[in-house]
Amino acid sequence: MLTFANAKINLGLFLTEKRADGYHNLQTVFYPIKINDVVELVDAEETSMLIKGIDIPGDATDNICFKAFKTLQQDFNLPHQQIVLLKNIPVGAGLGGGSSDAAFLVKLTNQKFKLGLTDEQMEAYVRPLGADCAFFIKNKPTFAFAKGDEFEEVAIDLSAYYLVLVKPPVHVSTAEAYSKVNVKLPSNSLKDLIHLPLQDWQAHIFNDFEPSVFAKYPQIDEIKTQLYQAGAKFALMSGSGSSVFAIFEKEVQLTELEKDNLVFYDI
Ligand SMILES: C[C@@](CO)(OP(=O)(O)O)[C@H](O)COP(=O)(O)OP(=O)(O)OC[C@H]1O[C@@H](n2ccc(N)nc2=O)[C@H](O)[C@@H]1O
Ligand SMILES: Nc1ncnc2c1ncn2[C@@H]1O[C@H](COP(=O)(O)OP(=O)(O)O)[C@@H](O)[C@H]1O
Repeated sequence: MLTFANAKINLGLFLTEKRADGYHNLQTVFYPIKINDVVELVDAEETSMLIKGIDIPGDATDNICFKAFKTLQQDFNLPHQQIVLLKNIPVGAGLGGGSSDAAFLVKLTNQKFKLGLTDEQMEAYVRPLGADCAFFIKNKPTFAFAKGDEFEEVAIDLSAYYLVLVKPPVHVSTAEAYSKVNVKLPSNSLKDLIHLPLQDWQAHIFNDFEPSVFAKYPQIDEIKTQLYQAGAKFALMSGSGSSVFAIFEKEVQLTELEKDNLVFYDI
């Protein structure tokens, strides 16, 4: 049995406070996009993990998919399975690929073994694996706050637009990105600002990782500039980088950007 695990982008990301536990409080809107990994559960003699496609740093048993399955296997005494992951979502790109794989694997396990887990129970399983992991259970546009793990559904629909994602050959470490940011409490919540008309987003909706990440990797800033020059109504780095998404009113071809970057169209 298999499933498609999609990526997300962050429509804005405000870093609001540094917490006593070292983490940061934030405000963001997670938005699902059409770039997918494939996750499969195959009956097997031993429990194992096979990864195909894009290389993921670390051992297969470090994969958060594997960790998610092992927890469920223990709790529900599940039979051995081979987890096959076909990796297509760029890694370390601010697209939440690992978190999505783990969340979709939990949903797939629930379905295959008829565990009867509710969305809320599955969210509780995956929440410790990564702040954005629980978002992928319901997988609907979501305003996230606190550590990025508390959610409220938000009615945002960009399906009338043409979305593009550009991924430069740069890996940004999330931990390093957080260590260099400045925090500030916003005067208006992203939860309200996200309902502004699209033409006002550029003036009000930011990603607070951009200043420090752009200072280290000016080529990401350059991609954003080129996307606006190509007619984007809004462009922003996703998460802690390195990918940048853009919202266009009509279909585009970004031939120049394709030379040095991966470009995903109609995401
Ligand atoms: C930046 C965001 C925005 O959506 O996404 P990505 O760019 O990774 O997709 C998330 O906050 C990524 O959260 P999460 O996926 O939990 O980050 P992890 O890699 O687990 O955390 C790495 C490190 O980042 C710091 N960290 C993480 C989350 C947070 N709210 N505050 C933090 O300060 C901590 O030092 C943590 O040890
Ligand atoms: N299934 C997985 N897919 C991608 N990365 C994974 C996975 N499992 C564990 N990881 C680890 O998580 C790190 C961040 O991966 P990813 O989720 O792609 O990044 P981001 O947080 O930028 O969206 C990787 O460098 C990798 O070491």
